[in-house]
Amino acid sequence: MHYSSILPDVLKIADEASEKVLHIYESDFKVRYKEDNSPITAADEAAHEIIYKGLRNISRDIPILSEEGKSIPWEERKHWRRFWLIDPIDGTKDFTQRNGEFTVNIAMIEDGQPVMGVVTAPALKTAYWGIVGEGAHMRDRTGKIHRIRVAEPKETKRVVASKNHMNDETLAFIEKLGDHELVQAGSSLKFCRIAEGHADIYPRMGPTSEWDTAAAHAILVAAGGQVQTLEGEPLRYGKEDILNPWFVAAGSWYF
Ligand SMILES: Nc1ncnc2c1ncn2[C@@H]1O[C@H](COP(=O)(O)O)[C@@H](OP(=O)(O)O)[C@H]1O
Ligand SMILES: [Mg+2]
Repeated sequence: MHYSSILPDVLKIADEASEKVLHIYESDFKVRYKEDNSPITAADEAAHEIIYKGLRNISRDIPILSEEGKSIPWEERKHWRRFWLIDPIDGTKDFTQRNGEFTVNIAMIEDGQPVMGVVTAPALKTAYWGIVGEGAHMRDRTGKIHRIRVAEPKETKRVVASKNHMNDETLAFIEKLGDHELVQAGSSLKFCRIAEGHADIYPRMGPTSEWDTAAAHAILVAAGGQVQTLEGEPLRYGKEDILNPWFVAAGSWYF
């Protein structure tokens, strides 16, 4: 499949979802809690609907797995060689805290690896996209498009880590890096910060789900970075268990 020919359509879908999400973000929205106690708003559901319909228009045959969609049994998912993996809003907590650091995420997975990703940050008015092997781009708040690439780190490592889910294991990892400074970023923007050369490493010694990481993982790899488990394996997708293992995302210098 030629991903470069469908990427503009995927970006258009993400932009449309972002516009709707921003509209709700700027309104007096209500926060509800799902069974697992994680927050959800009308914005998560509205973005899911827009993305689902949009991707169905691109192809009727490629399955879609969404954080806000119906859960699909492993018996069916295990046959998928290629599928869309979406998180309508990653960083729902950031959304409810109104700090702007939430994202809309659309990834294409092929043979267990993310091959294309689009991430938009509606409140920051920025967008990132990448195709593995073809490079990555970002659109800034003025609408200007830049090619992005990971940076070679200097002596002081710029570390991005979750502020909502910081823990002792992540802190211990960061301490071992030596000279460092913390760069704050919510949700999947942490990968994007590395992809655009504004941060060097993102350790995640804690749980995430496949849809939280897939799109930004594709962008980071397209920009010259990697995401690996602590065993040194690339993070894989389309597993029976939707939870990711602990991982480290960085430019190639780290691995
Ligand atoms: N115990 C847990 N199990 C699964 N995912 C978790 C989790 N704790 C946090 N996450 C994931 O971490 C994401 C937020 O990341 P961060 O802390 O880096 O901002 C959440 O995404 P959502 O906002 O899409 O629910 C959530 O999916
Ligand atoms: Mg998420």
